[in-house]
Amino acid sequence: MSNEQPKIPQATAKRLPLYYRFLKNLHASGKLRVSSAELSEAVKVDSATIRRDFSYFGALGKKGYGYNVSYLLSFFRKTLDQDEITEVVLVGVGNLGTAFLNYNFMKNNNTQIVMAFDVDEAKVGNEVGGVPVYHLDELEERLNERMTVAILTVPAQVAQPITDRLVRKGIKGILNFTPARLNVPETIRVHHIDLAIELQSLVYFLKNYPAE
Ligand SMILES: NC(=O)c1ccc[n+]([C@@H]2O[C@H](COP(=O)([O-])OP(=O)(O)OC[C@H]3O[C@@H](n4cnc5c(N)ncnc54)[C@H](O)[C@@H]3O)[C@@H](O)[C@H]2O)c1
Repeated sequence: MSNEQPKIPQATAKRLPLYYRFLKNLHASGKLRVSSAELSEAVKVDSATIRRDFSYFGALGKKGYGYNVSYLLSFFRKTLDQDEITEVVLVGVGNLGTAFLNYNFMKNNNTQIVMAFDVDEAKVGNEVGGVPVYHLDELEERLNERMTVAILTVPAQVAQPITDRLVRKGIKGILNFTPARLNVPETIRVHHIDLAIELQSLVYFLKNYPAE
């Protein structure tokens, strides 16, 4: 199905879930059309960027008329594979991992953490946020081909060996919250989320580009 979709730039693709969430709410409230200015205000992306993004989706808004909400929604649903649930595994049920397990990702899109792994015997065998926690020793036997994404919330020093095992079992994407820089084959995608860097960059922007 995704083969039929036009290729869109990565920066645009990253904004899709944002647009999708907002349009879903609009649709639920019965709204049929939305202008780029309204969207801009809601998702905090400038309207020129929104118009350019939407032109990749084949959605051409008309002046004073706006975009068709249900057309955009069905496009996003297809593009984001909303009809298929992506099964996600989480490794490391500590402070951060526990928070993610308790957070219901299903609210926003069809990704679901289906199982978690840890080495702490006090955690293994329990459920957190309705998700079973297994021992890391069981990783290979528990993973199956439906699970393509992993969230890493382990101490940095064990991140690489765990990554190697995940990749060997067919994981294609890793959301890495550890400070470790991971080595992976070219075919594997790693998104590294470093909260310290995000915070630093926010402070930098506040200092250098203060709001008028
Ligand atoms: N807590 C935060 O706010 C925060 C913010 C940014 C980044 N991080 C990073 O996220 C990671 C997790 O942070 P945290 O605060 O949740 O730590 P934590 O110590 O609370 O949790 C780590 C968990 O990983 C488990 N673990 C240890 N070795 C393991 C292994 N080999 N296999 C599976 N599980 C293993 C531990 O038993 C523990 O449950 C760290 O790398 C940390 O630097 C944390």
